[in-house]
Amino acid sequence: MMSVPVISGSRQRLSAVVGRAVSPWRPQGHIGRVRALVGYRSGLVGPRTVPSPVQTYSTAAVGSTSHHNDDSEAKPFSALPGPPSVPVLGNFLHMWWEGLLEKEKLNKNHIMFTDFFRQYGPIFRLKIVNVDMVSIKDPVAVQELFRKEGKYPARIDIKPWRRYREISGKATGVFLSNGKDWQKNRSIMARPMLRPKHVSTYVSNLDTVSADMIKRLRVLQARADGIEVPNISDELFKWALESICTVLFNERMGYLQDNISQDAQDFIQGIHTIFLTTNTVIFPDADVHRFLRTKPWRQSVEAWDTVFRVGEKVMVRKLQEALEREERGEGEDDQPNFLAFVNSTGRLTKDEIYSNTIELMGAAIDTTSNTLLWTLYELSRRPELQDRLYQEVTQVIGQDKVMTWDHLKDLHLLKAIIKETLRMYPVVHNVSRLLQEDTVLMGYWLPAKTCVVAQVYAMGRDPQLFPDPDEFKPERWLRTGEAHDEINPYSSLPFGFGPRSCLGRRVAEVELQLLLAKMSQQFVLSQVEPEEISSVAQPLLMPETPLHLRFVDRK
Ligand code: HEM
Repeated sequence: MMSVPVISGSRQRLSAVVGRAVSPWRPQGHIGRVRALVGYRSGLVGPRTVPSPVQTYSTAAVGSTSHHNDDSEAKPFSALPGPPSVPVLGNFLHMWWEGLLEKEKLNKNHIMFTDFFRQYGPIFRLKIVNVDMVSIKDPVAVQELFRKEGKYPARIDIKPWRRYREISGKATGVFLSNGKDWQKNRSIMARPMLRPKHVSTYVSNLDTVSADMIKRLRVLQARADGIEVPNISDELFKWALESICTVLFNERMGYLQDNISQDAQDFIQGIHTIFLTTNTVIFPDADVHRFLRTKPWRQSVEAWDTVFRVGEKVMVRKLQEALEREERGEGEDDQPNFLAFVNSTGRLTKDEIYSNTIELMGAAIDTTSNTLLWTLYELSRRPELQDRLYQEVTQVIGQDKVMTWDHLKDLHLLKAIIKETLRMYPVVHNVSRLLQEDTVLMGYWLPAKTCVVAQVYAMGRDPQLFPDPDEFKPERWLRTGEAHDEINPYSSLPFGFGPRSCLGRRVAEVELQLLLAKMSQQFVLSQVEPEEISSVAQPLLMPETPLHLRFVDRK
């Protein structure tokens, strides 16, 4: 059992009265109500401050384009630049003629959007039948977009995922819901996912997962040629799944063992299939695929069925165990445990709990594992940087066997390396918002409900925003970085921004930091064959070809 820190003065007093620590995993009864009355809204706000402590930036937008402040001068929506267009079909014919709708091109749409910015400027419209969006890459415009996102910020819908919920009668969780439903989900889940006091309680469990991952890497390496770890991508995927399950259920699922259960294999395959089919079933419309019962649609539905079946099975068991504990009068489980927390709020039905938790699992795995994969790729090409990272980690952690929240605070270079990875390879390569009202953006009138997309990948690779954008330079995020590296905080938003930003950001950061620190202590990485690896967006940004890494012992 893990001890849980007492998180406030009033809670300390309360603990003294009841004779034990009050878990931050429990809704705090009157404390919660008082906070609600005084307008305590941390749950909704999320990581408002974009930069981490290691970041330095100026408030002046580097390379920002000029803006029309006078709305009367604004041009109409129809004047927005973009590829050649016809009524109803929009840019469809042009895109089709140019071969831009072929699967290979769509899988590289992050590059396509970057090219479009070069052709059409920092704002353009793309309409392909019913997919209609305005793309921007100017940090000042991005800031404006978030400033106007309203009380219930909404992203572009992922229609196939929503349709699945509708036809299977499942609830929509925080990722897919909108308006008041979203607000309810978010306000309940933000506390256990985003508040540092809560997230810090995961560190010990996550540290154990990362230590086991190192052991697993050694076993796999020994079993192969003693140097390369085969299928590193799959192994990181299992690590990310094991990590998030530890956070959600406080249970080790055993995904880092050799013989993982059939359910676990099915779940992993299910998540892969959902992502791999998404690009296909979105276009031209999810309902067309559904009506025609196309193969990708059937695969996607089957995958969601599997993910819900396996996920619900775990949750039913965990909730049953909690009930039995309660019936035996064993009192509260003070372990950090997302599921127990949301259940004890009593504000979500079982179906809502299942959907929300499964959405967290789905959102946590490919994102975190691919980010680490990109980090290892960049590090494997830079032995000198690996040495500097090793020095930092050794200095901060010393002989300590177990890493703590306090250690993480001092790993500045390590955090800068992760930030730089996310600048160059933002796994979620764009962030969208639906306008709540008619808005003037970059000198154009955009009607309410327009989908505006901040193209995060294109911004990260823009030389006006980041000098030498294709160079991996973590120093640009350090306070000691050169003056010309000053960065506008809206130029790199890999976790989105504001109340609707990534709910798992802090958990993801802790997971990445722990494993990367441990890896750098143990191994020197290099590519088996030095080669450039390009990216595909399926729909997350992942390496196009497998990464083959040598793991050479430091000691
Ligand atoms: C490196 C890892 C990750 C990256 C880069 C990432 C990125 C993002 C981005 C860009 C968004 C959209 C934000 C916006 O619209 O402003 C998002 C949303 C979300 N992410 Fe993550 N994510 C990561 C890991 C995770 C993890 C580990 C979890 C779960 C524990 C998670 C759960 C979510 C959820 C639930 C949302 C929807 C939030 C809402 O709509 O209110 N993510 N993520």
